[in-house]
Amino acid sequence: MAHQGSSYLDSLLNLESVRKSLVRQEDSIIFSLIERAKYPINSALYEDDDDKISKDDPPAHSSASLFHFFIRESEALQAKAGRYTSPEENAFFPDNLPSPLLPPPDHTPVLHSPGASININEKILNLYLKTLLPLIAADGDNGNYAATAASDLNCLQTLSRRIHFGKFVAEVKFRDAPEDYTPAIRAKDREALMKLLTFESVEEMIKKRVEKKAMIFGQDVDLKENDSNSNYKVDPSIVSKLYGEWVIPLTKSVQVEYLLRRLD
Ligand SMILES: C=C(O[C@@H]1C=C(C(=O)O)C=C[C@H]1O)C(=O)O
Repeated sequence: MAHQGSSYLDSLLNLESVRKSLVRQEDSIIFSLIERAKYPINSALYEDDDDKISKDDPPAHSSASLFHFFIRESEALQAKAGRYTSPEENAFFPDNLPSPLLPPPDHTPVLHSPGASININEKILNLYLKTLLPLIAADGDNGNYAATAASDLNCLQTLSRRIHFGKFVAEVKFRDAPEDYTPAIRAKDREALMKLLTFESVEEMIKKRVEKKAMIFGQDVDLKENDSNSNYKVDPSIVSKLYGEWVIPLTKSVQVEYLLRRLD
């Protein structure tokens, strides 16, 4: 069996610890959505417009929206600071990123390398812009584009990290029961893998919990007694729907794709 004689790091990797991290990541996702909901949709930020961006800029951005420019340049800076040397991080524009200034940390990799590079950020970006943003941001334009883009980047990074965490979940599940997963992997049977890795009761709990968290995190807090505040900053049912329809299914699809490469 692979990974026998496991290191100290490996011993920290179990389903409980991975799930605990997913629970904590819910907080980051919900807070990032609450922050984005502070700004109106600010559509001009996302429109391709060559005139808006100076031609003197380095030609790093083929797409000329201020949003794309902001994400690319932010990722380039974060790449230099070493963000993408972490196996938990995936860039939205991974091509031509600058090298990290410092050598990467000398950790034994936890993930099996063929699946470690799975990156579905293009899908996440599309979903975010086309489906999620219109649900959480009010109509309008307040011209606050840079702050809005910074807030978008935070939402995208928290969502991306959670969804790609499926690689770690899959690795743990495989290590816990290689004899269950191996036949389905060899048969390239996506449906069987999906069935093996799915825990419906866990999913139901998550959807309820994120709805409750959105209620608690998204209410105005004052010092009056008995305040029954139902004016939430992000609609809790949208957060639950986000998880049920996109976050969980995408995390599972990352798990399936990772497992399919687990024996390569
Ligand atoms: C992440 C897991 O795998 C699956 C996906 C889940 C999710 O994305 O939240 C929850 C339960 C499982 O169906 C897990 O088992 O914890």
